[in-house]
Amino acid sequence: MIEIKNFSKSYKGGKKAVDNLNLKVEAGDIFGFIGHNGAGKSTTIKAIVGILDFEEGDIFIDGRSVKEKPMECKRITAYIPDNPDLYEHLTGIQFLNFIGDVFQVSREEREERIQRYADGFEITGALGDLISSYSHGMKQKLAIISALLHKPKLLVLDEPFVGLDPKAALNLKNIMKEICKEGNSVFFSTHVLEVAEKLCNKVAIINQGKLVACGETKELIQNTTLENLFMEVVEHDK
Ligand SMILES: Nc1ncnc2c1ncn2[C@@H]1O[C@H](COP(=O)(O)OP(=O)(O)OP(=O)(O)O)[C@@H](O)[C@H]1O
Repeated sequence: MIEIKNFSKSYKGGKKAVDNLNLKVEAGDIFGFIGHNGAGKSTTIKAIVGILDFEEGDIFIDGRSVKEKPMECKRITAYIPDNPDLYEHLTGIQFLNFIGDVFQVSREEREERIQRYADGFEITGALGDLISSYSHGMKQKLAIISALLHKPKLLVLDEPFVGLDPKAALNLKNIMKEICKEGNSVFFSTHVLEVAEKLCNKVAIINQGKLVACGETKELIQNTTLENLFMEVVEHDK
């Protein structure tokens, strides 16, 4: 679903934020992307979802290059940033309908999905309110619902569990599992290693822009924990 080939990115005047990254996410994977602050996670994620230009390497979504076919890639992808900026002057339902229109989701499908996901996140009663009145967590829930409206083949999330209450976090984990059971894929960055260990069938660890571990979670951690593995590979790499 995602194939990253020799991807590197340098920001102006800086060192390489990501250095020759190679990675594959298959259909059905819940893939956790782990690394210290500044390791290169958001840079990689932004390149995957087509909002950051890069010169070195290529990234393919379901076989299409994000450079050559950006619109086709965006059509089948949903991205939730770590701090979603939503249209504050719209109500929740106006925003969801706007996104539904952009992605040409039929009325029946959007109504069914909005009801299911808004009930799951317990924000149905707030959908008529202006987004500017929402708490941080409510905005995050709305962003997640909007991302799911067009049933994306690939869901990409940057630090999705920060700011969600425990019930909402559990709901999101269940949604991720459901999406992947249907043959779609989820790729997300996190600092919460316990969540990644339990939820992800595959993980990758990035350190100072370089991939230092990648594979099936069970095979990578064997008899230890993801936290131990992370500390080991990151310390070893110093
Ligand atoms: N717009 C930018 N301009 C210059 N340098 C940047 C920019 N964005 C990121 N960087 C640098 O690139 C490197 C990787 O940053 P990135 O945001 O990808 O890390 P991250 O792993 O997502 O970190 P965090 O966990 O703190 O979100 C860091 O050294 C950072 O300072």
